[in-house]
Amino acid sequence: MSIPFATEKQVAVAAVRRACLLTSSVFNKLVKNETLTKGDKSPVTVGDYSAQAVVNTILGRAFPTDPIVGEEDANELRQESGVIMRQRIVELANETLTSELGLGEMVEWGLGPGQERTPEELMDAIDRGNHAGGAVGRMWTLDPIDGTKGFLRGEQYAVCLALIVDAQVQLGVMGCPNLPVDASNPDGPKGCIFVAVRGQGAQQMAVSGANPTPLTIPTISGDSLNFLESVEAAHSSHSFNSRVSSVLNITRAPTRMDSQAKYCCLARGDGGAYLRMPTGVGYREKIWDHASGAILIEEAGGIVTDSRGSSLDFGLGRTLGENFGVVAAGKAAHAKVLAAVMQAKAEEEEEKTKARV
Ligand SMILES: Nc1ncnc2c1ncn2[C@@H]1O[C@H](COP(=O)(O)O)[C@@H](O)[C@H]1OP(=O)(O)O
Ligand SMILES: [Mg+2]
Repeated sequence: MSIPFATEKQVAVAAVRRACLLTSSVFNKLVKNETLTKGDKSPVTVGDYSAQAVVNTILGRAFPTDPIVGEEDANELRQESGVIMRQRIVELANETLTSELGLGEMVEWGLGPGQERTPEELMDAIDRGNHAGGAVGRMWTLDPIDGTKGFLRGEQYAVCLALIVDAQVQLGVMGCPNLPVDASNPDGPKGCIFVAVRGQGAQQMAVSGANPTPLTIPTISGDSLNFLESVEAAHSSHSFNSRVSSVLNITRAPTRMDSQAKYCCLARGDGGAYLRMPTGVGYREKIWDHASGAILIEEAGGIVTDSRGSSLDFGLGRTLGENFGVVAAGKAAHAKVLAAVMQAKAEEEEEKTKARV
């Protein structure tokens, strides 16, 4: 009997690995004209666009009928003002697609020497990420650089790809090129890929594919529990998390990190819980910001819900619909953390009401 999603896993790991090599090659080296500010004021770089072009090109070749929900689109690049960025993206994407990695990747996926794409093909590949999402059938979701702000600061970021079937995440692959392989040796080797397949467990490996290691969230209790949270207070309230820490008598400072690398760290026990409490009124979480992280935690033996305890619903389009915030932790800690979140919310509400009267 064949192993479910074996080909999808192989293709997704190959695509994320190439995107990791690409983004590492521009990491810390971006120059003027290689970054734009999008309509929602968030930054996007040649790294984000070219990584999406590469991953979507590979997926389009391997699974031509699968739709993709990707973060970026090529609208700005198709304008006259996008010419310089477009040229650089085409150069980076083609360098990556044609490189010979010696990893036994298939010519049938359109990779390796002589496989250059035209600028039009690459812009169309980026725009293949325009799918609206939904509850029925297969679709991929991609964040080519999650944590672009961390990427620009020279800190953490992740290439995040997941396969969703009938609203259930079945496969997640995350590449964290700047994450230490071993948290206890922060100055040691960096660059990890995390892979999870529904019912088949979670793994960490080197970007080369070497040293695959199964991951299980360790049981963390009492004093040793600490939080993983966003660097950007505008993405997730630091003050709310500190209130939750007080409820739980946590004295350890939170670990701040950009991107879904937080889920990766939680999966290998580098933190006790990931808490996300958006501050923006009406902000809706995007499916590409959580799909691969959520399956990694579940397959490593943890639980992921929103801040009200509801499961994340990946079948409502490009966003997580009515979900609000995220609480992710190991099985033993999740209920305790969620109860503390509820209590902290109630206290916050009470203080607001008192301040109004
Ligand atoms: N106002 C906001 N509230 C919550 N998350 C946000 C907000 N603005 C952007 N984000 C998302 O936060 C993600 C990074 O999170 P973190 O702070 O954990 O690194 C980004 O991918 C971004 O989503 P998007 O992918 O749509 O740009
Ligand atoms: Mg993102």
